Amino acid sequence: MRVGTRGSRLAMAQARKVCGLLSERGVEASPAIIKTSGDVHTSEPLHAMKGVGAFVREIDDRLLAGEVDIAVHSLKDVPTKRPEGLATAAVLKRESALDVAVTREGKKLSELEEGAVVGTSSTRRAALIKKHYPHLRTNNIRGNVDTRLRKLGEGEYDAILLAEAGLIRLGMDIIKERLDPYDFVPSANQGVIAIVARPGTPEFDAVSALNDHDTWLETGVERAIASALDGGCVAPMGAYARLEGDGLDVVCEVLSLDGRRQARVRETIPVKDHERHALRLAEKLAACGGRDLVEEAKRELRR
Ligand SMILES: NCc1[nH]cc(CCC(=O)O)c1CC(=O)O
Repeated sequence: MRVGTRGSRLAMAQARKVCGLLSERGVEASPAIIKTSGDVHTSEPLHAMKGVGAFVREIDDRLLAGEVDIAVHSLKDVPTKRPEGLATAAVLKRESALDVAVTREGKKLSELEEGAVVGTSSTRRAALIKKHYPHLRTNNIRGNVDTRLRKLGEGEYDAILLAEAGLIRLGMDIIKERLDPYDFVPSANQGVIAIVARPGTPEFDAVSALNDHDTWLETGVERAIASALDGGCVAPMGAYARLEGDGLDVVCEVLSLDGRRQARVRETIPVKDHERHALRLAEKLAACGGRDLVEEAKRELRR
């Protein structure tokens, strides 16, 4: 199998992980690197780029053209609107949904001095910093995990925020502060590797065997909420679901860009009927101010 992937170290680690799992099942697989515009335009802030899916669309095209057999993505980068002819065949078990903060001297965010600069290109992470740590400043930072850690080391930033899952996959055992997911609500689908393929192909069926059902449920609920609010990857919005027995503990929120206002819903919903309940939570979030906050953020970011 030819496994389409971006060429970044994180993307390659994810693709190799999938290749390894496939070869355990007797399927030969190797990565095929595809360069995407998200990799080329590395100086623009994410929300200013050609919309959502900058990392994914070109890989979709190669998959649809049959140049690769499957593709591996971070599920949180996969837009909710998907092209005809492609579907997620499997998600791997989530290792961590959490955001972590890395500082130069191993300090916690609360220990950084007034005005210290936190690097992040995510409107969600920036708004959360402003909400929970108003003594800090935020500044845009782009680049892959290695680049961001290098910029931290060079003193351009006093802290950076990352998905813990990325550090785990890169095998980077560095000192970090794990941020509570009910304070720092993660992006929908954060920390999950997805395998995309063409339904009806033998490759789709073969990789379906790698699916983790619990993660499928959790990410399905998060994705339904994110999709209903339609924040794209620009609005400061988070959704996190955790399976506990026959229930799913779900938290979702939208913040204003300055972190001062929020709409938030937290509820445990039954696994049975989770699709209906996910939409209900999305409507509840929209009605308690979430809809307006998403529209406001989109308006302000367009300017
Ligand atoms: N937007 C970039 C991106 N997409 C997925 C991950 C990390 C791995 C994951 O969440 O699955 C990252 C980097 C980050 O957020 O620090």
